[in-house]
Amino acid sequence: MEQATMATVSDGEGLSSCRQNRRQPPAVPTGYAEMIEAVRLLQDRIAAAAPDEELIAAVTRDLTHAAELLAPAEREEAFRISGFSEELPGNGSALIPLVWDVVSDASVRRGRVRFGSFHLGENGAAHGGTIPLLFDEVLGRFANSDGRASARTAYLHVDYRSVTPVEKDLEFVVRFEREEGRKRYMTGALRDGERVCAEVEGLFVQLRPGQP
Ligand SMILES: CCCCCCCCCCCC(=O)SCCNC(=O)CCNC(=O)[C@H](O)C(C)(C)COP(=O)(O)OP(=O)(O)OC[C@H]1O[C@@H](n2cnc3c(N)ncnc32)[C@H](O)[C@@H]1OP(=O)(O)O
Repeated sequence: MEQATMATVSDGEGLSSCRQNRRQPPAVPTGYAEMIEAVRLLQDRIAAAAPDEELIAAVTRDLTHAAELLAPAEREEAFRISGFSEELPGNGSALIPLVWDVVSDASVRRGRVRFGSFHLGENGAAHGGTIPLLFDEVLGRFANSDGRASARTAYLHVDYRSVTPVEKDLEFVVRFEREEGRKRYMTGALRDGERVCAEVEGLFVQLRPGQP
């Protein structure tokens, strides 16, 4: 039986021996990124399509076959790749809008993001729920960076300043504002060129030992 790697972490509150369930990034098999890219393309094509019955039947047959192929490869969370690999675009999750060109220093992280047809709300704008999804991902990863003990989202305050277009490359910036004990305060913004689409403030709270 495979064992998840346990990392010893420290913090400023006397929890220095706390062993958090933070595992090593998984090895990414050749072709995995392409598989996730195919899933993204599929999601966007399904969202954009109005197929006839014959096409629906054919696609359903092929998707069911793909699901059956994957079933024997199912693993417990600690051994999964999708959503956990920082070396893959969007961390290998087809749920999260595609994020790339991420660069950061200790206090600021920048990158680009593209919402697809899968994320469409209406009138060319991203669904309102997809924007906190993006912010939770990029703020959360930054809040948990540099070997810090795991912290979970306590709140996200999102201001929708203007519409967020799908199928267009956008830019985000995230700031690690400060740490107060277990609390990590983050802010961020999403822009379409010079135009601010959305802004966020988030609090991430470091988990206590054994906290689920
Ligand atoms: C390589 C790996 C990458 C990992 C990469 C991971 C990337 C993705 C990250 C995504 C993260 C998520 O989506 S996580 C999933 C969504 N979030 C959740 O499910 C969280 C559910 N909520 C909880 O589990 C809990 O409420 C916690 C852990 C957030 C806090 O509970 P707690 O631990 O008991 O903390 P508690 O003692 O109450 O509070 C500690 C301090 O925080 C303050 N506080 C707590 N909640 C709030 C709040 N909502 N608003 C204001 N303040 C708050 C308290 O006042 C207190 O301040 P003071 O008195 O000390 O001043």
